[in-house]
Amino acid sequence: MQQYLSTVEDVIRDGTHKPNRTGVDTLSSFSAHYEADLADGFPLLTTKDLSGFRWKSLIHELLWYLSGEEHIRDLREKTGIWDAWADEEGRLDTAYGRFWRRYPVPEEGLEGETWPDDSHRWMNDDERTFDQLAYVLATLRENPQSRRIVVNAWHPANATVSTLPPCHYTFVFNVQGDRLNLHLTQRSGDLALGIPFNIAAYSILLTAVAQRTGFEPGTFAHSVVDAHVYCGTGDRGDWYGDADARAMLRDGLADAESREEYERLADWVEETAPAEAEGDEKKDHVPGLLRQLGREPREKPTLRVADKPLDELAFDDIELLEYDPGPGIEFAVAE
Ligand SMILES: Nc1nc(=O)c2c([nH]1)NC[C@@H]1CN(c3ccc(C(=O)N[C@@H](CCC(=O)O)C(=O)O)cc3)CN21
Ligand SMILES: O=c1ccn([C@H]2C[C@H](O)[C@@H](COP(=O)(O)O)O2)c(=O)[nH]1
Repeated sequence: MQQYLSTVEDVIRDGTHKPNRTGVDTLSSFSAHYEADLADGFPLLTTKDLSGFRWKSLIHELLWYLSGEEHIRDLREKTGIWDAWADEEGRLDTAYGRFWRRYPVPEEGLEGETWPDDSHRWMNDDERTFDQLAYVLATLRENPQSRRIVVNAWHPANATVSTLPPCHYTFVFNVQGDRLNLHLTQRSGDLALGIPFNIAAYSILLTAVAQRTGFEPGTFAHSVVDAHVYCGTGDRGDWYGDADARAMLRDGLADAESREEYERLADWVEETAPAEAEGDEKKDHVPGLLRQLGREPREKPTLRVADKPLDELAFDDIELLEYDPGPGIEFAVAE
């Protein structure tokens, strides 16, 4: 996906050096936006391998969102990608699916407000929660010209006390002709690890919802407010705050065209920057991303989603076909 690579290059070239709560510094830019037309194929990155164990993780993460579960007790049997943010019992203080499928509704609102009663068709049984995906599917079938087909995962009161409030926190479906589009807003995006999974998951969701409501999958549009590249801890992270190092990196990027030149730039960073501390290896994502920038995007793969209700989708119902990526790249996650 060329738009993804351009965003990565822009952030490495022009991003602000920005330490943050994780202790792993970032190069960060404000407001990245790109789009992928699903009519051109499934926009899974081809400049690194996302099949195998990575595909397994990202599909199970999406099925977990759809499940509406507020814990990771089932998810962690399949992948460890969420383990660091949950307790021993698998409890998490913010889970996307819980808000997608079971958004809290007040018992009584303020005077003059209208809220659905317990028997409303999108209210769940046995709790005062609202199923936003049921609302989306019904509205696309009954009133597709609506401009209100919004799903919200942000609860301001929860977000202020949560260990990790949602990163991708709201999305809107929009119909144009026979095409269904999806616009995702993300407050914070880890370009090497989180974003490739996010692009894939929402493109699958768009495809599945379009199939179930009689539309063609259209454009996935993604706005990322703080788009960042993690660049390491301690001296390694600090190095990216140095004006001379950044000027060398900027000049190197301006000159790099071939795969070999990007590889050379990555080698230069690894030889010149202070070594990563023991235990913090691969937390600097810049060299791996530079190597990725040198790779030409390949033909987009095909996605096949089985024709069954969204709630019944299982791992094998989501198939990746004709995928021919470059080699995998290892990055360590900033906690
Ligand atoms: N710093 C940070 N980046 C994220 O992307 C992120 C968080 N934190 N916190 C919460 C979730 C968890 N997510 C994650 C966490 C780890 C990987 C990861 O390590 N991916 C590896 C494959 C690991 C595996 O499948 O076991 C990769 O190479 O893509 C991806 C997404 C996305 N989110
Ligand atoms: O789906 C996801 C989930 C998380 N991320 C990234 C974005 C940030 O690097 C961290 C969250 O840290 P905050 O300090 O809360 O912003 O996780 C992602 O890219 N995609």
